[in-house]
Amino acid sequence: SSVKNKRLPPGPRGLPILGNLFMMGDKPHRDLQQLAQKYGPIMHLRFGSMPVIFVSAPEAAEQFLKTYDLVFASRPPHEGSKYICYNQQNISFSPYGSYWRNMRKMCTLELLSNLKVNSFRSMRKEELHLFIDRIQEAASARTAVDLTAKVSSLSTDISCRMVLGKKYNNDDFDEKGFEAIIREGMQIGAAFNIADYIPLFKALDLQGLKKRMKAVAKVFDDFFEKVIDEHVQSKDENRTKDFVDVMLGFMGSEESEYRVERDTIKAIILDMLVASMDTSATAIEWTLSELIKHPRVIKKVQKELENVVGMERLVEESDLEKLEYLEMVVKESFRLHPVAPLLVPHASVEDCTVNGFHIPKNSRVFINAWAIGRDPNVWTDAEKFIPERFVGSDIDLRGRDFQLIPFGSGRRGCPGMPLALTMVRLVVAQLVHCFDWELPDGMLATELDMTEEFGLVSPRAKHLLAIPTWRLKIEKRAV
Ligand code: HEM
Repeated sequence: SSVKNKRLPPGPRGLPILGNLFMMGDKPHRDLQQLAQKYGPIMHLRFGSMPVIFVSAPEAAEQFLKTYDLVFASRPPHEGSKYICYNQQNISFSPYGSYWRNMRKMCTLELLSNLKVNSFRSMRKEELHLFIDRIQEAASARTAVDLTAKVSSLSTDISCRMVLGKKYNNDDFDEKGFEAIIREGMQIGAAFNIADYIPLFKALDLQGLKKRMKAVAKVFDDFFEKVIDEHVQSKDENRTKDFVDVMLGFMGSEESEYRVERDTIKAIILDMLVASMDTSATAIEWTLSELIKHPRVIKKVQKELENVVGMERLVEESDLEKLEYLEMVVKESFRLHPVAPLLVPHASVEDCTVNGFHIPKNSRVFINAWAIGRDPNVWTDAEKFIPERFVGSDIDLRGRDFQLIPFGSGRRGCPGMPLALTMVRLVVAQLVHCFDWELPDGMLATELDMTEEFGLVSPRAKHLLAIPTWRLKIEKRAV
């Protein structure tokens, strides 16, 4: 009956006006996993006046991301993206519709295709070799390397060269530095902002976010203006076309099906930088942490590398497809540390009934990929790091199997996945092939702290520090 169809999913009672907004502590993915044990895999909460749906089991996620994908393929209004990304003109936060479809198609075909990703292969190699050189120096000096910081700058350098055509020093940007300001943008983006949920609060700006957003937006805009001007003036036809070149090529072009304007380019550059820098770096840092924490596993990866690559040379991208055990390690790491624990918020464009529950139009929907990866109903020893669980299993992480969805699934699934998986496997393989790793100050592997920090992207709370020892049979990396 229609009355039964109007039954909202269960959930905790909230306060008047604010609803459940203040139930979110500093680890919402964990709080929500706890709540789901009481209320079930589809929960309804209220943030201000907005219905918010939290999904925390594979079958339920499949309903939202596959069965009713079209209903839930939009994004909610988002103050952060409104101020920083030219009125939500980035792909990640643009609402479902022709603009998003068009820009997503452009990114998938022109910026993130296998062909385009491969065109940056030698650039990645060059950056990775510089990176290995620096770590080799630490190995000679027997000093600990801040792997979190080092991997983060490697990822920044590679992203900048791909998107903007060159590396930028921190001081090219703003007194705070490039990585810091991107991170600030992401923090603002991930905060549960009251203004997103209670329109009245927009004007009040109680959390002071709007002020921060406007300040960050100004820094980005000045920088991107400079970048675009430099590209317009540059006459070098021979270099590999970076993302800005590709998009400038579409701007004002009569033949192009993509309607690209200056603000579009700026919004998409930022989207590509934000989407590629911290995500890949975080996935790499978690995988390395698990490897260092599990000496048995790291030895097994090294053995595989010895067989496939040998001890006389570095890992090449073309080796990656032969590294089956590494693939399992990466899956297992994404299962426990899905990088974007709640994916990116979805929004519904019409009323929908899911598992008998009424999900109102304009609901925000969060998929708790973190809880799904640790769901004891689908994973045995769910909290343990055991890559062997994937032996003889065809569970994949690309969005087909809903018990493992670090990249989401469906229309809004991550378009950068091929690039991301290349980066993660390549950097992890290289670091583990070239070096043995030891924790500093005699810390035991079992003592390594694995606490995470919540955000749109959830990195380690504490930087990963380790002492490298060179293990290849060649003196230096021979290139
Ligand atoms: C380990 C690395 C990465 C992870 C774990 C990751 C994960 C995700 C997730 C969970 C989403 C949201 C899916 C959803 O809403 O259901 C997403 C969206 C997106 N990702 Fe990634 N991503 C990674 C790397 C990248 C890279 C390298 C790029 C491109 C340079 C990229 C570009 C995007 C874009 C543009 C979206 C928005 C898609 C849309 O809203 O239509 N990502 N990613």
